[in-house]
Amino acid sequence: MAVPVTILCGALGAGKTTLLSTLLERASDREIAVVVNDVGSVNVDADLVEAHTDLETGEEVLALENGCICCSLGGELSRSVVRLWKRYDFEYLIVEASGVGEPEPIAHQFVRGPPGGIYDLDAIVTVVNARQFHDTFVDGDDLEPTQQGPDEDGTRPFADLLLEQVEFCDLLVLNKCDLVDGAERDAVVALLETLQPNAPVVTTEYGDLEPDAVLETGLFDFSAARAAAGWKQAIESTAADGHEHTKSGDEHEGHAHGHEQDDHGHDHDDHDHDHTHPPERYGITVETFHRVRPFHPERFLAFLENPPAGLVRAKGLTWIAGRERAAITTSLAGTETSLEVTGRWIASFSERQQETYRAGQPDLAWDDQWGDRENRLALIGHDIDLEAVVERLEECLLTDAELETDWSTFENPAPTAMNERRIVSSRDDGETNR
Ligand SMILES: Nc1nc2c(ncn2[C@@H]2O[C@H](COP(=O)(O)OP(=O)(O)OP(=O)(O)O)[C@@H](O)[C@H]2O)c(=O)[nH]1
Repeated sequence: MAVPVTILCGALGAGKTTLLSTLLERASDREIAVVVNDVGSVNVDADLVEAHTDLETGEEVLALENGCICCSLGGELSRSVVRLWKRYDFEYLIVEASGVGEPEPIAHQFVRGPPGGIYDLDAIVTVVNARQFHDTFVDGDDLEPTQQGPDEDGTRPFADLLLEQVEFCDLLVLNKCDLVDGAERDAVVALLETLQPNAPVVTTEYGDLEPDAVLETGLFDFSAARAAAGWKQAIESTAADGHEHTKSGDEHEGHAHGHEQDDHGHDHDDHDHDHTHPPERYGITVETFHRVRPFHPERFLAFLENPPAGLVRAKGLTWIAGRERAAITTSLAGTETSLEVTGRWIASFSERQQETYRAGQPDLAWDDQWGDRENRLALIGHDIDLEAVVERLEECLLTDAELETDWSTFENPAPTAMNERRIVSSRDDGETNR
């Protein structure tokens, strides 16, 4: 029988080890193996876990000493958990990921990698520090330098990772609730539910949970987890509407940015679809921005350097003038944004290749002039008028006159090569909106 696995994710200091220790103590009748991976302080955590169990480091408590799980994926993590399974008899595995690990590649190992046959991923559990999450995303404060850890290559915005860990998980444990008041806690819960509508949220202090709240939940579903993020749901629902694809030049009269909403969160449009925005609670709102027109690189970058206060998340594919091949994923989290080339616009391939790709994606929206190039961003905000954000984004698009110019002459800091990433941080010069 496959051994169930729980992956514990969460920012540095969120309380993963505290929760793990409690679980091991309370489930002492069960043989639980643990893989701990904690950048910079592997032994501290491993020692802490050992103090609560009879296990020893190097045996069932396995510390990955060579850095981060995500760097060693396919390598150390896979080999370690397969070796563990061959050597020891245990009924459950918990992997404590480093605070800077991305959950998706770790999950991938247990689904498609060598451990896939012997383990059965039960759930990805993300532990959230209620105080830090509130201050960073509800209040919009910059993360303290001390709260930031290194990421795997030193270039990933920490806040982006923090949100990704929330967006790709099956269960959220909101810890450190003793450090927030009731209203703050409720606001964080509402924001978590918007960012990740599919994952239940459990609130706690010092990881004080019974094992059955976290283990053997049966919540994991890889494709559901991939599709579950709030920003993705917002984008997919507008893409599925079928009315979003305006011709270039039509945008300002048109209806390209998703839905108009009334005060009660109801859509005004009369299209037959099941897209509903989550109810506005605690000032949290969701909007989508969609235009078949490129951003002006300087204006768009200036927007990202000075994002509107209250814009918690903006994510989606962007088309930046001068980058006609590069489909760039823009991922804004609080005050930091990552721009990464994650694909190539099909319209930039030869006609024959275009036909092949389009035959494989019959639903792909296609503009006569620009093909699949477009800007499509989900916006999640707190106490902010997202319509005003949409207007600011409109101003970042090329004007009709600029459309006619040579786009290669623009000052253009956007990345070009596949997987190339550029980080944009909000200016710290007192002139920002934040
Ligand atoms: N006030 C408060 N402190 C907590 C809570 N949970 C954990 N802590 C403390 O927060 C600190 C970090 O907790 P850990 O469990 O080590 O956090 P972690 O997520 O494992 O941290 P890393 O291993 O650095 O990623 C410790 O000093 C804990 O005692 C809580 O609910 N409230």
